Amino acid sequence: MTKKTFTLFDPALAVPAMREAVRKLSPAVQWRNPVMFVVYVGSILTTLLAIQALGGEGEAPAGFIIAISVWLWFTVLFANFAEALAEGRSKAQAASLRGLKRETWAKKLLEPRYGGKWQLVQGNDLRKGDVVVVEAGDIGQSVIPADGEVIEGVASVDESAITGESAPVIRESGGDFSAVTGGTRVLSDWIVIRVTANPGETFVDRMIAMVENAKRQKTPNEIALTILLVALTIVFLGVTVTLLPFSQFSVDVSGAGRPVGMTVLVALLVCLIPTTIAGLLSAIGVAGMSRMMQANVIATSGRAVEAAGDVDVLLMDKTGTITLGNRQASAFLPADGVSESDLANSAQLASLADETPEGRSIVVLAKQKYDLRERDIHALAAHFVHFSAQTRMSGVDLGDKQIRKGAAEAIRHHVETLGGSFPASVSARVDEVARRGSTPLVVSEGKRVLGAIELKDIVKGGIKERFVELRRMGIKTVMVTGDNRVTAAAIAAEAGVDDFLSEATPEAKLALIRQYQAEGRLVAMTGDGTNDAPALAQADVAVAMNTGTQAAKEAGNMVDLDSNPTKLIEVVETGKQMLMTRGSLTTFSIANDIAKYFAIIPAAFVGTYPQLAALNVMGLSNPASAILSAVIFNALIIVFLIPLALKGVPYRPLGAATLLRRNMAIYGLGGILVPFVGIKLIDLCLAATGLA
Ligand SMILES: Nc1ncnc2c1ncn2[C@@H]1O[C@H](COP(=O)(O)OP(=O)(O)OP(=O)(O)O)[C@@H](O)[C@H]1O
Ligand SMILES: [K+]
Ligand SMILES: [Mg+2]
Repeated sequence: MTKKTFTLFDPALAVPAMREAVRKLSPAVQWRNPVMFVVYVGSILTTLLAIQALGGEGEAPAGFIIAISVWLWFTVLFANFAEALAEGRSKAQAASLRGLKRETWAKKLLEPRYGGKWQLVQGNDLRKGDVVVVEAGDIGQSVIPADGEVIEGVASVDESAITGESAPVIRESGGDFSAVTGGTRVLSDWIVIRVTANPGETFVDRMIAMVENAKRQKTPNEIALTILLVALTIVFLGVTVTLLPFSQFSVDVSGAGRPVGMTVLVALLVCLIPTTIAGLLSAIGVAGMSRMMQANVIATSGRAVEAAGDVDVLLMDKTGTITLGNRQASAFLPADGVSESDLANSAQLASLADETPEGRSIVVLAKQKYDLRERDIHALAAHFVHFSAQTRMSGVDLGDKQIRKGAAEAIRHHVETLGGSFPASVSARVDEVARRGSTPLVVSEGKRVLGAIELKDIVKGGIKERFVELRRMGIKTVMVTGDNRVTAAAIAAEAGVDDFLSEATPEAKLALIRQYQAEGRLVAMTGDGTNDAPALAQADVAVAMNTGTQAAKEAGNMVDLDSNPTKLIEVVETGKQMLMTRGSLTTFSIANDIAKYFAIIPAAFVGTYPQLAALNVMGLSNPASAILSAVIFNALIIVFLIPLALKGVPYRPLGAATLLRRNMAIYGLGGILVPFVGIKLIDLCLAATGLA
């Protein structure tokens, strides 16, 4: 993504947001935010009262009513502006994605293989299932015309348009690096791609639609908070409405003073209801999604961002997430009575059609060590058995010769079914390899076990520190792998995860997620393979790698454009920050009321009850100025808090309880004190300028 960064009130965004703020004055829009709707009705009411006052029979001086009315309209407009600005920022990000959607040409293959006849078609005419070839040096800068899966070949691809990362990446058939995104470019070699999305349904299209979806659905937490705010509003509405007959009654009884006016009551109500958080709530949510996007993560819903903040278990793959993921064959370890070259020969035969990086590395190692040539696959008349996470084996049938390679347990089961046995010498090799944290693969021919292959992998640098950070945040890390127990334990210890699950089938992953969820925990996971799709669909936060298969991307609720599995940590942090921002501003907003109460109650009722003058602790110049100052403060505080709502409160990896205490102290106390200062200052200004 060509990331354009905007300053907070960048005119390019602020000016359209102002226009949008006015457009949002329509009742249909206002109705969606019940608290602000009360302010909206109050604005209309005071406007009518002002017109009446100008006609000569006002319930209060016309200047006062007009001033209150104007500032109530500003309150509504400022809240609209905050929301429009947040939406504008994410739309600007979407617009930069749209840059990817230009006209492309495609070489559509009539037979789905390299070298087959092709026909030049427009990118837009491609349909799901079509097969195209993209070669370096093609017309149109070799832009890949659609989202798809590489089915043949290897190429280096420039994905900077999507990821902003300039280093090219390898995309190849088989394995975890087979997905390509429309709009990226082939730099060298060629690939044959099967198109996986119709025009208009591509990944980029969906991202744009998602980002532009201004009518963002409210998340469950937002709904819960809104209900609380509405309840508070109803309570204050009740209080305010009963004050009117009450003050009328005391005037009647005492025969002195005058009842409180309508304008003052509206002003009182607006100051008491939680307008600050109600006005900023949706901006906070939209900004959370924008911040995800800044981290190159596309969230498909606000709910996903919110869930990310609540996550307490993090499931991660071993291979590729905790380790570098390019497992390479490093040694052939034959069984007693088998020569190393025989083992290498069989291992290579079994791997000829294995397109996974593991498979290819076996072919390469055999070639390097024993000069075993790659054989012509077609001449062999072989039938290849592809790897699956279910069987954990792959191999080849040559006539009646069955060669297999796979996880030790899988091969043990396989040879025992055929009536063979698993030699102790191979068990010992397998254990040695596993204790080093490498992956052992065992090779068999028929019912005879030939030996083991060591696949080396390296734990990523810096990952241990990230796990420490997560633990401090109270999040449990669990490594999940299809590998054997010993390897898993070695890597788990080296990386410092809290727990691990070994020999995990896709079903086992799914069951583990369900088990944590049954305990009431929120689970996050990353994945890239088709195998991961069910687990991704089940997880509360599921980050699919952009390089992953289409199935994984469909199942997840976030996509990481950088395809960096450790990004999950940043995702959780961003989610937490969004929740903290919401919590802090809610605290601030409600604490605010206490100060406004002192400013406005004495002023509003001093006409009825002169004793209330004693409560004027702020020493405000006169009742009208006190009420107006409180209303002005109430409006301006929304604008002042926009930066915090959009950028999020500063975040530190601390436990939930510590964070809560800190925030209560800062935003609760701040919320009480700031209005005292603010209202006093506004009152002084009004007095100085003689406006009130
Ligand atoms: N190409 C292959 N051919 C045969 N066996 C394989 C192949 N690749 C992996 N295996 C074996 O199958 C096991 C399970 O593989 P799977 O891809 O499910 O998990 P993994 O790659 O070990 O771990 P992770 O879940 O972290 O990716 C591996 O540990 C290995 O023993
Ligand atoms: K308020
Ligand atoms: Mg794997």
